[in-house]
Amino acid sequence: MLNIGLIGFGAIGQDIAKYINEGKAGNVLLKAVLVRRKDQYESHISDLFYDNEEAFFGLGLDIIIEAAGHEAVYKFGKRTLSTSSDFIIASVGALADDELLAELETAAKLTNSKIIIPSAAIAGLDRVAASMLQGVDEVKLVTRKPPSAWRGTIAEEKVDLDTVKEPICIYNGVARESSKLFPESTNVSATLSLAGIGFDKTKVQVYVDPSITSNTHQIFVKGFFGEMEVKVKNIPSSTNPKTGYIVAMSICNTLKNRTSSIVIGI
Ligand SMILES: NC(=O)C1=CN([C@@H]2O[C@H](COP(=O)(O)OP(=O)(O)OC[C@H]3O[C@@H](n4cnc5c(N)ncnc54)[C@H](O)[C@@H]3O)[C@@H](O)[C@H]2O)C=CC1
Ligand SMILES: O=C([O-])CC(=O)C(=O)O
Repeated sequence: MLNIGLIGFGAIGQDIAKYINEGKAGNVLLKAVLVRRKDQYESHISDLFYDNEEAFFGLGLDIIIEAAGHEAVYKFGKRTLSTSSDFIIASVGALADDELLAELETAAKLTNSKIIIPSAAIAGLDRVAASMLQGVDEVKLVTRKPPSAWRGTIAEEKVDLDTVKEPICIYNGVARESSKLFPESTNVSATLSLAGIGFDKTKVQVYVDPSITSNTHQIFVKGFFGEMEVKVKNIPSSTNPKTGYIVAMSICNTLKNRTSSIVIGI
C-alpha cells in the first residue's frame, strides 16, 4: 500500500481523491491533501487536509501529486523529491524552465525518487518517446478549446469570447513559449516536448474555437518510424472548463501502474 499526498483540491484534485477512495487507483491510500486554507474544508474530512507545509512534508509520503498550478511545481517540487517522495506533475509547463527541470532532476537522482509525468490530457506519448530511439523529424500540437475554456487567460486580450463566431488562432510558435503563455491550458505542449524533441522544436498552435464543445488536442509526428496523427476530444470538467475529466483519470491510472503487477501501454 502506497501513501499518497495531493497538492491542490480543485477540479483535478477532487476527482483524484474520489477515484482513490473508490479503490480505482490501485493499492494506494490518500493520506493528506495540502491546501492553502484548511478551514475551508468540511470538518468530517478535515483530518485529511493540511495547510501546514512542515507537517505535510513530514509525513514521509510515497508519492506526492501536484494538481495546483505552475507555482506549486516551483514551490514544492524540490522539497518533494528531496524528501524521497516520487513527484507526479500535472502542471508540466513549469518544466519549460530549464533551470527548474535541472534542479528537480538533480534532487530526484540524489534521493533515487522519480519525477513522473502522466499523459494527462493527451495521448500517444508512448509512441513519441519510443520513436526518439531513431530520431523524429517533426512534432506538432494543435490545441483547440471552446471560448468558455479561455476565460481568465490572455486569450481575452486577443478575442472577444462573448461574440467570437469563427475559430481564431491565438498562438503559433513553439512549446517553450506556449507552456508559459497559457499556464493552465497548454501543459500538454510541455509533456509532448519532454517525450519528444524538446521545447524549442515542438511546434504549437492554439485556437479559441466556438464551433466545438470539447477541449481538443491533435498531435502530428513524423520520423524514422513513420507518421502518427492522434486527436483527443476531452469533455471539460464542470468544475473547471479549462481541464478535461481525463486528466484525473490519467493520473489515477499512473498510480494504479505503481502497484500493479502488469503495466500496459507506457
Ligand atoms: N498536464 C495536463 O494535461 C493538464 C495539466 N493541468 C494543470 O493542472 C493544474 C490544476 O488543474 P485544475 O485542478 O483544473 O485547477 P483548479 O483551478 O480547479 O484547481 C487548482 C487548485 O489548486 C489550489 N492551489 C493553488 N496553489 C496552491 C498551493 N500553493 N497550495 C495548495 N493548493 C494550491 C487552488 O486553490 C485550487 O483549488 C492546472 O493549473 C494546470 O497547470 C490541467 C489540465 C491538464
Ligand atoms: O485539459 C486539457 O485539455 C489540457 C490542459 O488544460 C493543459 O494542457 O493544461
